[in-house]
Amino acid sequence: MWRGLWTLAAQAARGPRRLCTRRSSGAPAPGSGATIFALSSGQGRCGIAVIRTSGPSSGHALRILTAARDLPPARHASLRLLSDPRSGEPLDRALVLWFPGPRSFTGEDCVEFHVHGGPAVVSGVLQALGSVPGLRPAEAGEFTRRAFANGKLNLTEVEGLADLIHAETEAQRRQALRQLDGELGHLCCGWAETLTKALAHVEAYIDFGEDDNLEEGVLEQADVEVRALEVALGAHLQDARRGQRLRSGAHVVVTGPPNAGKSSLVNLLSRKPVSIVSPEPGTTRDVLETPVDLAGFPVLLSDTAGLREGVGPVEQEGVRRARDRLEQADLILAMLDASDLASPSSCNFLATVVASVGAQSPSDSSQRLLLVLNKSDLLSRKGPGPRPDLPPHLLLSCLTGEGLDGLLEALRKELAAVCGDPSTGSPLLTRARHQHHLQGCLDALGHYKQSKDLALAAEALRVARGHLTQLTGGGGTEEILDIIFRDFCVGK
Ligand SMILES: Nc1nc2c(ncn2[C@@H]2O[C@H](COP(=O)(O)OP(=O)(O)OP(=O)(O)O)[C@@H](O)[C@H]2O)c(=O)[nH]1
Ligand SMILES: [K+]
Ligand SMILES: [Mg+2]
Repeated sequence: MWRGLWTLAAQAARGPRRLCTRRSSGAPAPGSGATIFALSSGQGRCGIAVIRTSGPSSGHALRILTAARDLPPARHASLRLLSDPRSGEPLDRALVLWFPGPRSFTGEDCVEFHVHGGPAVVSGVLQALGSVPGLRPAEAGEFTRRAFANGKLNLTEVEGLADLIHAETEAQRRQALRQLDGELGHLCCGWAETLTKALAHVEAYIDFGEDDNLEEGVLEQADVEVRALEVALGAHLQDARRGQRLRSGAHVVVTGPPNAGKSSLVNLLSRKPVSIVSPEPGTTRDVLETPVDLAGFPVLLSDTAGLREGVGPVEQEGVRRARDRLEQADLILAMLDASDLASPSSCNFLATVVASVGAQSPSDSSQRLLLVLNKSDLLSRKGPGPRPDLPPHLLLSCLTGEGLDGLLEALRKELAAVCGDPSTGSPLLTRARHQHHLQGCLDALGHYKQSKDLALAAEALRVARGHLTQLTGGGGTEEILDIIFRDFCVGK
């Protein structure tokens, strides 16, 4: 849809036009033409189940199942008796909705049957639909794929929809909804339009450079537009990983000397007995990873072996794995026994792990750290508090639960910094694919600035814009589409 839109310099004179339309005539969804049907609500016994169809025979199927000559009014719920067209046997009294295309989810003629959710009713209606000529069961994600092929959703919106269906925490839901609303897509479309204008200016200069009628300073104008775009792209790429973390979970690693209470904390935060807790130092050997919802953020929480030297080969391997895992952490929960701060293992831990992460300035540190002093219940009420030379820390007792609320609040703040706040700010890049294309675009803009030759400069702008187009699914390869649509269930 992009090709050939801007080659004429005359277009530059006409000014910008709405270039970023959704994919309307790209490769058709596989097997489109057939009318598909599927159960779109969850499997199993339920109050109401929704079965839907999409395709040209939808209206015909509706008439056959309701034994009616006329279709019900569009987009209104109507109560109808559904019968098996082969035997005439009544199947259910159901609400039916008729959505003539293009004003439907897929853009095609669609029907929704809201039937009673018993398995026999659902399978009866599905079998009845299967007996109508021209209808076949839908494949996974086929409804959404048709919506995409018909220009109802762009690719980032499709990804948002997939994420919304899979969202498990509040923050994930907010982020997915924003993406489904098209925020990222609109942003890319705006950028692509800027590039189209810049390109038109460069092309105009190539074609009519000597022409007196050409506006003065067209090339300078293109340069200004490209520079502004570079700044915007750079800002987005800077927090590129945050949206991905929010989508797939931030890595939080619990570490500390043996017996600090690391496994106790992991069990407390995950509200299940993930790890063995015992008074014996060196209990945890392997890295134990568990997904948890921490203050609305998705987290992969790892319990690790206590860090110490001079132990047997098995525990040593555990310590090696713990250090490996520590390197991958987005957030480190560093834990010490508050009643044992003077021990060599505590001092060593403070001097190495805590000091090295704390030494990074907040802007360049890729890792964040929360220092937690556990077993506060063992500190005498009147006695001196923990050492005064300690870095900022939180007091906690896994035994009594004291300090847990404070820790959760601190975690919420840290995770908001690690994942980004999905309810405010600019839309986040939720997939590596987004980052790849924005970086590609930025690189091409770099080539534009360096090229001495105008034809090469124009080509660089074309490449840059191609990346933005691919991000929203224009010219998307079938391979990428297959991967994305595989995320969907049948009926979506
Ligand atoms: N008094 C008190 N004891 C605690 C607290 N938290 C944990 N413990 C005890 O401390 C001991 C060690 O706890 P774990 O959770 O196994 O400690 P760990 O850091 O995972 O130990 P390793 O895996 O061996 O490195 C156990 O006996 C716990 O019951 C606490 O807040 N107060
Ligand atoms: K232990
Ligand atoms: Mg442990």
